[in-house]
Amino acid sequence: MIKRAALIGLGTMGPGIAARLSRGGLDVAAYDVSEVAVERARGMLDLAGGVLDRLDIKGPTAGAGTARFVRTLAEAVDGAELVIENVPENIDIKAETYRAIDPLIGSSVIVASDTSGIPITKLQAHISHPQRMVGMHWSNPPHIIPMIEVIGGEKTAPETVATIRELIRSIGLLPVVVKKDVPGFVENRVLYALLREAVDLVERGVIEPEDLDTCVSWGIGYKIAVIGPMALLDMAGLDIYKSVSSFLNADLSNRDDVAPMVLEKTGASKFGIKSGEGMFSYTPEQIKALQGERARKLVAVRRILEGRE
Ligand SMILES: NC(=O)C1=CN([C@@H]2O[C@H](COP(=O)(O)OP(=O)(O)OC[C@H]3O[C@@H](n4cnc5c(N)ncnc54)[C@H](O)[C@@H]3O)[C@@H](O)[C@H]2O)C=CC1
Ligand SMILES: Cc1ncc(C(=O)O)c(C(=O)O)c1O
Repeated sequence: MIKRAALIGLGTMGPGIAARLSRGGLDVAAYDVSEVAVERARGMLDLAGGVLDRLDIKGPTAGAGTARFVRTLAEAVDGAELVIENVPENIDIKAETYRAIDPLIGSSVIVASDTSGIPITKLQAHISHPQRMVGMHWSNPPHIIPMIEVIGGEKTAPETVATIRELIRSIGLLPVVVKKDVPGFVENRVLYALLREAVDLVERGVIEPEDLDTCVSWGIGYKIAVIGPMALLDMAGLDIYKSVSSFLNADLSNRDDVAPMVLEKTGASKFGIKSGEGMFSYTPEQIKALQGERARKLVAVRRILEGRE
């Protein structure tokens, strides 16, 4: 079983992943090219640990895991059986990272990417042991959301997929194996279908952004956490779905480019919480309060969904 992991990239996702893996008993060496990112990650690691305590996620009885920050890529991968690449969603940056890792690791080391949706087949073209490369797609916030997609590319060995699936299961998380290496895998194909329609409705003035969120969170999200889409079809009735989809599907957004509203906001550096403004505006105090409140609610909902209260 994998015991030592290297985590490369400590931005939005890295600290939560480090916290969850170390709580699962792994020794994690964490590295980022940016000193600022490392300092931020140190603080986030403690916060994530507090959330894991509230979720009652305990370390293994024998030999608890550790997370340490290292200053070079070579130090990070030294002795690691698993390297998790978690750098920005840009194929050139990821390829460059694999080229740097390649001469530092042996052929038995598994390289997993947390890519949101770049096919693994494309990524493994940049590594010399493609049979050992696999997609390991966490969901944000990664220390709270228990589901992780596992994706093999054309050249991934079935044993590599099996090893990562077993690792995820062994630390108390929920692996879902995606059987075909389609862009966006499954989670983001479904999420981006929803987001495309949501952005389109706001952009066309059908609804205000706040009301869109109320409608989706309370009308769909709350329900779907308990009754997944396939089960929902059976609850509503496939006859109803047939009737509604016969006229509605043709009217849904099918745009294949990025919506103008999103281009306009990103062009003005309005990225959301990370820049203080996106779809909504945030003061630093509001961001802190929002993050605490969201973690609290996600923990409470998860405890209920798991039947723990
Ligand atoms: N943000 C999200 O909600 C989710 C993101 N992902 C995926 O996870 C990956 C990381 O995403 P984020 O954490 O959001 O990105 P981010 O942009 O917040 O962080 C990336 C980090 O990588 C560092 N970095 C860049 N080049 C590097 C290199 N050569 N070596 C070491 N560190 C390097 C940067 O300094 C930065 O701290 C992406 O592939 C993304 O698509 C997956 C699930 C959710
Ligand atoms: C908007 C958005 N895009 C990608 C992801 C991902 O899973 O990669 C997420 C997420 O919540 O994890 C996301 O919200």
